Amino acid sequence: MSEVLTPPRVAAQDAAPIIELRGVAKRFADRLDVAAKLARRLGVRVRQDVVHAVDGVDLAIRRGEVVGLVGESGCGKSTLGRMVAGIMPPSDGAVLWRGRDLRSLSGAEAREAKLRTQMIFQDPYASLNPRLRVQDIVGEAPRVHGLVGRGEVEGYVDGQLRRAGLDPALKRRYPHQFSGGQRQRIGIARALAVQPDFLVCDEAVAALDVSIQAQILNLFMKLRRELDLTYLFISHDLGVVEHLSDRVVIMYLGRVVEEASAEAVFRRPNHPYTRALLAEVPRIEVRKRAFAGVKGEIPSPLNPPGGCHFHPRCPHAFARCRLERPVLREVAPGHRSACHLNEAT
Ligand SMILES: Nc1ncnc2c1ncn2[C@@H]1O[C@H](COP(=O)(O)OP(=O)(O)OP(=O)(O)O)[C@@H](O)[C@H]1O
Repeated sequence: MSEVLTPPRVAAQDAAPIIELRGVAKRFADRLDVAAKLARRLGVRVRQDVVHAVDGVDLAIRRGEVVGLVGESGCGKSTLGRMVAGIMPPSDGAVLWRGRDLRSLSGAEAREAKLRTQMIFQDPYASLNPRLRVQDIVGEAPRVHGLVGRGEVEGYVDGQLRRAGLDPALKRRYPHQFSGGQRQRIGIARALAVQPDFLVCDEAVAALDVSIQAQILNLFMKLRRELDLTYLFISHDLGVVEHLSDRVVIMYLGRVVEEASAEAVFRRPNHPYTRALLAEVPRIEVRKRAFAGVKGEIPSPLNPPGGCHFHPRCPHAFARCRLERPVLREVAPGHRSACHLNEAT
């Protein structure tokens, strides 16, 4: 990846949380395969297991912060992101938007919360209506929500496209006429058009070529400076969040296992899982020698291991790890880790 411009770190510690999760959990009934669906339709009782996608997460994101959320595929990152964005309700716990429980907001307040928080997805093509021209994709929501008058939409859309690095002369084209990187810029322009202050980016660069990834990451950081945005940046790749995050949160099988400033996570990782993930960041040669990569497959969230979920893959696991869930504890100021090793010494 070519150079990603590192943003100036914002002193976000004192700012009020823009969003807060308190003891948030999400359970799903497991998806049925075709045979099970058919059997159910024929009146046969089909056992449906429960997926523990997110399991008791506390997280506060402060105004102006960029928080990187990292973990392997299936660990619950997207589900957490959707709950943060208010588009999926938790099974347990509460999501607070500017200090207020999302469930307690009036209709108008809930609409405002939804507009202020926008999600950017991995596959911009799937999230762009192929039958609409770019000008309508970007202009529709601000017009519907009364953010811009009918006569001003065109100039407004031009401004959003320019801000996202696209030539407004292309606005009459359809999504399929653009490259992957340009389509992601259209998705970003569409999100910006409703004037959000918080972006949840879910694997927003994962589908792009490496050189394009850096351009889009730089765009996110430029927008951060220009618009004072707050970000939750979800990625399976620690290397992607390294340059842009103030704080990094590591998730494993539905739980947060470590949370600290980006600097602390990269220089002084505490949790064995974080260390194993760091070993897989190709550019970090020294760490590659210091820690072994993560071994084996992530267990199924249908039947997560007891105690510390990571214990079957952890080279340091001892008896207590199999029995007791470790809680997140401060191991240094602002640095929390959920590992029994921190108490064993
Ligand atoms: N609507 C759903 N119904 C049933 N199970 C679901 C649903 N959504 C997610 N899951 C399951 O919840 C778990 C967490 O999924 P999630 O997509 O949040 O993980 P992730 O870390 O974002 O992974 P990926 O990067 O692969 O999307 C997975 O086992 C997934 O199969």
